[in-house]
Amino acid sequence: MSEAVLTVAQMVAAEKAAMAAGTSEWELMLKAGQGAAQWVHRAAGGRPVTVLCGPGNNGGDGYVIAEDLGSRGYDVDVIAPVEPSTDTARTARSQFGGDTREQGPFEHAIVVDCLFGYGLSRQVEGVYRELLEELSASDCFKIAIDVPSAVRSDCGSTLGPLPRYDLTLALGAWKQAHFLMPSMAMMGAKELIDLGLPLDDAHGVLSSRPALSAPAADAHKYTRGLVAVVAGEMPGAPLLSCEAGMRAGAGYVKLFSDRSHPDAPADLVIVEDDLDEALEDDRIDALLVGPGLGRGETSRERLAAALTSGRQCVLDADALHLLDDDLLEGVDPSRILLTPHEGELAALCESFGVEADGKLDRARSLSAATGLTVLAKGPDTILVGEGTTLFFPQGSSWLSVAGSGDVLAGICATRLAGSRSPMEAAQDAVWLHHEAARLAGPAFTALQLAHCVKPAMASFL
Ligand SMILES: NC(=O)C1=CN([C@@H]2O[C@H](COP(=O)(O)OP(=O)(O)OC[C@H]3O[C@@H](n4cnc5c(N)ncnc54)[C@H](OP(=O)(O)O)[C@@H]3O)[C@@H](O)[C@H]2O)[C@@H](O)CC1
Ligand SMILES: Nc1ncnc2c1ncn2[C@@H]1O[C@H](COP(=O)(O)OP(=O)(O)O)[C@@H](O)[C@H]1O
Ligand SMILES: [K+]
Repeated sequence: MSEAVLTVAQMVAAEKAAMAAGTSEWELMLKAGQGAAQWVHRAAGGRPVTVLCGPGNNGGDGYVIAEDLGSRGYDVDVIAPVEPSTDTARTARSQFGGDTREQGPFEHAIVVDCLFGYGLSRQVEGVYRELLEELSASDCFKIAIDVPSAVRSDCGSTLGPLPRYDLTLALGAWKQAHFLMPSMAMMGAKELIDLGLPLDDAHGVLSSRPALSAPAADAHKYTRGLVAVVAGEMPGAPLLSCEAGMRAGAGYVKLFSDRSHPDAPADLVIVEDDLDEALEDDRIDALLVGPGLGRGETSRERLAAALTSGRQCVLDADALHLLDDDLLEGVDPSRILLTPHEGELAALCESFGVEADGKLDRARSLSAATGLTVLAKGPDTILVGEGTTLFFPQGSSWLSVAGSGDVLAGICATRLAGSRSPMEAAQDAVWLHHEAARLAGPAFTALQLAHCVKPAMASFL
């Protein structure tokens, strides 16, 4: 099954293509509704079910689900504030053998929300709002069909009450809202129902678990990748990056620093030479610049030296505040990975004159304008480069701890040094970071997270 992530426009185009190839809209709705009903049945286990049906085809899916559950012997209560407004939804309504009522309250322990899908076009008000408020307040098991009804499918923002769902059933393909905040955190478990739609042209893809491998039998430290972390004014952050990078499979991690690091581990090599000289080492496979760098003139010079060395680079933290067109002159953008959080992404957009709203569009526009690979971090992480956007399953919210980004940057640099492209390296790193957080459990520190990168590697071998 394809793991494409589509915009509404792409979804409509895919459905049109399926119809042009001979599948009717009604056939698609039947397949969607019956596929969803199978999941509802699994969740309900025979208990009575309430289905909320809106005016469009999402409501049409609701009637198909209700009819399917009714034929399995379920007690089904359908609440439909208005009659269907599309031909296909009318067909679904006419095929549903039961009665409907126009409003709540609802009493059943399982509620299926089919008020609006990707056709939501404005603020949810009146009886629809009341139903979603009732759903929010209820302790029933909540199932969203396609997307939660108050969610804008392209951006994950809301146009009304957003209950916390237990299960969301995506129809035909993932929508961007399935992996963007705030909606992604409220959807519960997510399942995809395959409708056989043609999805080959999608620019968005759900990242799949990477398969990593042990070093080759004849590996030595340099073939596994030499990472150099370019330190600056503050010692802690680059050390965290090194701790993580050393556990993500690098053969060699060096810290380029002109300061003393009494807390550095014994197995980390610290190079105190002049930076330009240190950068002449041909064996360096990737550089990390930014954590603890500082933003003064010396920091800018260190960043410039790293960029002009022609090495592959991960740029994070302070480097992202310093970066501009001048620093990128003559630099091959395909060798650079940026790892901004939201504030850094906004700063980058300002520096590069990129005007866009929202994290997704900002990351895409920045990558398009500069040719750089952009890993936009946060509760929802988006990776943009090579004309593709990758989305990720949600990571642990315990990652919201100081230094967690330094750990991620260290993993990125190691993966980049290990013969991975910026897109592949960032993808590996997000999965390793999430897995390390899962293994670290609750309330970890950034250093504990870095230590869990090693056991996290085992999950992908
Ligand atoms: N096409 C296919 O092949 C398949 C599609 N499938 C299903 O179709 C869903 C998309 O269906 P859809 O396009 O009909 O839109 P949907 O989300 O039901 O809502 C639109 C309706 O709601 C109305 N409306 C909007 N906002 C409103 C508001 N705030 N308050 C009040 N009204 C509001 C809007 O009115 P209008 O804006 O036109 O005035 C229109 O009447 C998709 O998510 C999936 O579930 C599956 O069956 C698989 C096959
Ligand atoms: N609520 C959250 N849920 C999941 N991941 C999060 C959350 N908050 C932050 N993260 C992750 O933690 C890291 C934080 O990075 P960053 O903001 O650069 O922190 P720092 O600068 O303190 O190192 C990023 O990888 C981000 O994706
Ligand atoms: K819905």
